Amino acid sequence: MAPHANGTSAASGAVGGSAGEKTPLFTVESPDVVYTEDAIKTQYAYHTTEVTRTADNKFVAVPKAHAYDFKVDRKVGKVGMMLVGWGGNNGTTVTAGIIANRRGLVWDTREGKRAANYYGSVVMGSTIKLGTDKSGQEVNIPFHDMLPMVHPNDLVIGGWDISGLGLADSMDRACVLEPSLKELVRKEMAEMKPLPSIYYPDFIAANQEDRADNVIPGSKASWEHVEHLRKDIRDFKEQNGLDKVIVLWTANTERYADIITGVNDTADNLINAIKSGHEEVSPSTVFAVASILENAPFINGSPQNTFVPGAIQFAEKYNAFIGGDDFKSGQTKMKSALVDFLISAGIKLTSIASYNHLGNNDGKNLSSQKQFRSKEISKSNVVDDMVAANSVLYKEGEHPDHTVVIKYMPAVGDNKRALDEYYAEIFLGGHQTISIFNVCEDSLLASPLIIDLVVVAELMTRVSWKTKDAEEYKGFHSVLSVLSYMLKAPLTPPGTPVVNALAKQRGALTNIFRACIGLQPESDMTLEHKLF
Ligand SMILES: NC(=O)c1ccc[n+]([C@@H]2O[C@H](COP(=O)([O-])OP(=O)(O)OC[C@H]3O[C@@H](n4cnc5c(N)ncnc54)[C@H](O)[C@@H]3O)[C@@H](O)[C@H]2O)c1
Ligand SMILES: O=P([O-])([O-])O[C@@H]1[C@@H](O)[C@H](O)[C@@H](O)[C@H](O)[C@@H]1O
Repeated sequence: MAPHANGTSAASGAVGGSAGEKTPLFTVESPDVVYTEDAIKTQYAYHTTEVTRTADNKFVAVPKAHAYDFKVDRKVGKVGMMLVGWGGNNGTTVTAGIIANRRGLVWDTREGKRAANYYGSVVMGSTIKLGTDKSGQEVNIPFHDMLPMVHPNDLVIGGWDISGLGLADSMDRACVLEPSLKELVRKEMAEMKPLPSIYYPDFIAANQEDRADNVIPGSKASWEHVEHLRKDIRDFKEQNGLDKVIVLWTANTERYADIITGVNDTADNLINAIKSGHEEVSPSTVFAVASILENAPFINGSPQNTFVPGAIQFAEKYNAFIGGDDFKSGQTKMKSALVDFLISAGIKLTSIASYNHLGNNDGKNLSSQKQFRSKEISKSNVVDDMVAANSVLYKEGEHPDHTVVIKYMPAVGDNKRALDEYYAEIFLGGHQTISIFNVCEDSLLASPLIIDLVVVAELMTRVSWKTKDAEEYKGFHSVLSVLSYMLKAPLTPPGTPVVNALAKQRGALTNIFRACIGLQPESDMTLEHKLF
């Protein structure tokens, strides 16, 4: 690990191991799939059903097939992860977690020994059904083996924070990890120090000011800030011999930026607004612009509207990847699954009361109304698509009552208490009341999502597609809606629908991965077990 001297360029990282591709766990034998040393190329038939409404309000459904060629570059290369807010609870926890896994650490706790793992990461902790064997048994493989992906142990980690505290002291400040584990990673963590960052006080709670001792001069957007952050990314990449860098915002929740015509409504206006120091341009949007210009995918793990229309247009202009918003870690993940179950079971959900209190710095920042409002929006919109899809239960525009409450209670620290009540109408005037008390160790739930977001975003930089008659392959749309499963308020390409149903989000992720190796979506029909 290259030690990091104060004030020099990019923070040293937990340098990972080799970035070479491991031998694939499986191969697909098909005339439509070709493996070369550099790539996996597939010819894929994407089947949809086109529905039109007739004059008498009936529907006509027409099966359609679309031919796509997919290509996955097999060489992962050496990948860097730069976290904005590196010194925070999530930043320190994910860093310590990767070090612990890389070294295979085991530590003592009151309940006995615990070993490093990646539980809570869909990529590292879950499996995908590949198919069935000749006896009809399902064959499930580790998600991470589906396509060539960077291993989190190999990620080189760095980042920025307005707090200059080193990662070891920040880890102590976070109060998330067991002392026995902290001692095992302390030496490596102590070598890491966040780079100075941009700090525009109006965008986060005033109660954060006492942390801001590691800031780049200037309290509002400027092009110098963009160029400073661009240089940080380039330096980090060069000093660590990286092939690519993924930048992820896990800094404090910002207030929403007003969308102002002539300021942030188009790419050109946004760039001009930054150059003119417009006070409505947030630090997270400045980070997004700098990352786009460095062709570093930028992911927003917080709920604010970082991606104002001008930022999305700017990403499209440069064919750069962006994704967001707001890690979906505990209460909302549960909500998106439970609401999906209730409504798709024909149970009429009529009210959702979501309360939680927590005592970490995130909760402290959210105790300020403007920052809470950003979170309230991302936590409230998660049911919209599921409600809108069921016209049997809900009339046009009808939806369940839904309230979100967050309180800051320092005593409970990172161990958020979430209390939810789901109230529904059932058969013949009956009611069902579901009450959930959910203690989430928030940073231990969110940190694996950081890994998922970075690993999938990196993979998407190596996936391209074309239609049969096209000459060139190209990347997916700049807005990586494939990341939705990990996010509360999924950002989607302008004009496309937002899907929040958790099962649909996971299905999209796994079936796009299947398409990249020429396999049809997993339908779970198991006709082979029904038609005989
Ligand atoms: N379960 C979870 O922890 C969870 C779930 C969903 C979303 N989030 C979001 O993730 C973010 C981080 O959560 P956390 O618990 O790690 O919070 P935290 O307050 O512990 O960490 C945030 C860090 O960002 C730093 N920071 C603030 N402004 C900055 C800037 N302009 N540049 C660089 N650093 C800056 C702060 O100094 C702090 O160290 C929050 O926005 C939170 O809402 C967290
Ligand atoms: O992901 P989730 O558990 O639904 O939502 C969480 C909120 O309940 C919590 O108050 C907030 O501090 C976290 O950042 C996170 O957003």
